[in-house]
Amino acid sequence: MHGSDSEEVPFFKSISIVGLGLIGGSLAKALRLKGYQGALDGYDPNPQTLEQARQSGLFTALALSPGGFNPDGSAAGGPVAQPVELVIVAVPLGKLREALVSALPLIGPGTVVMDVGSVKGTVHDTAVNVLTGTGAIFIGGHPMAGSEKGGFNAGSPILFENAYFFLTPDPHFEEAVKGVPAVELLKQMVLTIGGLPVITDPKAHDALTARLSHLPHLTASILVEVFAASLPTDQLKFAGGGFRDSTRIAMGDPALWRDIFVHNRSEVISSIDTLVEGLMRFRKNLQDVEDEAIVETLGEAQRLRSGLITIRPSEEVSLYPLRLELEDRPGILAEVTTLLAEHQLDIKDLALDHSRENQRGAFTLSFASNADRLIAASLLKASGIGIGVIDSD
Ligand SMILES: NC(=O)c1ccc[n+]([C@@H]2O[C@H](COP(=O)([O-])OP(=O)(O)OC[C@H]3O[C@@H](n4cnc5c(N)ncnc54)[C@H](O)[C@@H]3O)[C@@H](O)[C@H]2O)c1
Ligand SMILES: O=C(O)C(=O)C[C@]1(C(=O)O)C=C[C@@H](O)C=C1
Repeated sequence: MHGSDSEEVPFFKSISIVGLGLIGGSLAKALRLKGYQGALDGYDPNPQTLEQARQSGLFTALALSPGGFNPDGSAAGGPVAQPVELVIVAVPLGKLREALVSALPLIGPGTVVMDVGSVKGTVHDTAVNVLTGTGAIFIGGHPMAGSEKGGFNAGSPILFENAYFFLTPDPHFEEAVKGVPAVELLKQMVLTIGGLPVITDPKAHDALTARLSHLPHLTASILVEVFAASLPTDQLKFAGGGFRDSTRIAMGDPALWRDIFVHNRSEVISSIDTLVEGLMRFRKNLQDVEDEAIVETLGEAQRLRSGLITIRPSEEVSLYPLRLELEDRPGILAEVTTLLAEHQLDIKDLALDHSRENQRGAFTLSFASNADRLIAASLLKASGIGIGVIDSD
């Protein structure tokens, strides 16, 4: 977790964000936290959202749309917007076309335009359709970070820290702004807000996210449905970590997620087919008392999923995890973080493992170096805070 820094960020001098919900708002907060001091205009048709954005004090100008309206809806007496260096469109996928069209006053030759949508193929089709001939350079964007909550106030300046951030350049558009590849400018912006840029193409992106994000969301929703189909829903309260972990994302906005599914229709359908095959195979093994086959399926998933804990997010940011058992009492986490802060140890990531019933690994703290991890382990052992430090060699 990085603190704020006050240096001027060099990549773009004027940025407009169209759509000030969770992702648009978080981008504004992250840019300012990391020292971006240039013009930052925000646009959103929702007056309450605009008011929240105004109260944040982050923006140099705010309006319902770039087309010439004041935040109170009155006509501003002429176009508010001038072309800027970067336009970020952060709206639900079903609103992308109208948002891009409304952003045209912000776009001139050399303006870099990036969206943040969870699907990329259809977004590129729309961008080519709306932006060809404007002189804009469109590059798709998608942070692999978010929340089940929406809206400006749900956003966070550290949402993108250590999160992969896909960038998908498009051959239909120019590559460079004043000789600098536009994708390099965006990479620098992503790095500045703490993210890990990954350049890919829209098709590969959509195949990946169908399986890493869209299918998991769907299964979370169906898991809730399975419960409600057989048992009274007031018994949901008995859910432990397993059900809560696997279904949190089912609390996401249904309209936003409908858009994601329909925009990635063929990849989601193909991943559902694989899921159904897997479920039917498991069902058959259970019915035929093929207990070894069941262990094989669970064992292979255990092996692959456990590997995810130690996979390094990137060459630039390697994470070194330290698992801790902590007593369940108020303030214990504060004691841990205070001790580490006193020794200038930066916790890069913190995860609750929900495995208290096994008496191991209630929390995982991750550090940027193995040296930090080892110092943290010995400090925590010596302090006697909590129950135990695991995997500390
Ligand atoms: N929520 C996540 O976890 C997450 C993560 C990564 C990417 N995304 C993607 O980011 C995009 C935005 O999602 P979000 O979670 O920020 O949603 P959100 O509902 O929090 O915010 C969307 C905002 O867009 C505004 N909007 C709607 N139509 C508009 C228009 N025509 N012009 C300008 N603004 C308009 C809404 O008023 C709202 O404030 C989506 O495409 C989503 O797929 C979401
Ligand atoms: O963590 C969450 O709540 C999310 O839903 C984030 C999440 C995901 O990981 O699936 C959801 C959609 C986005 O496109 C990217 C990230």
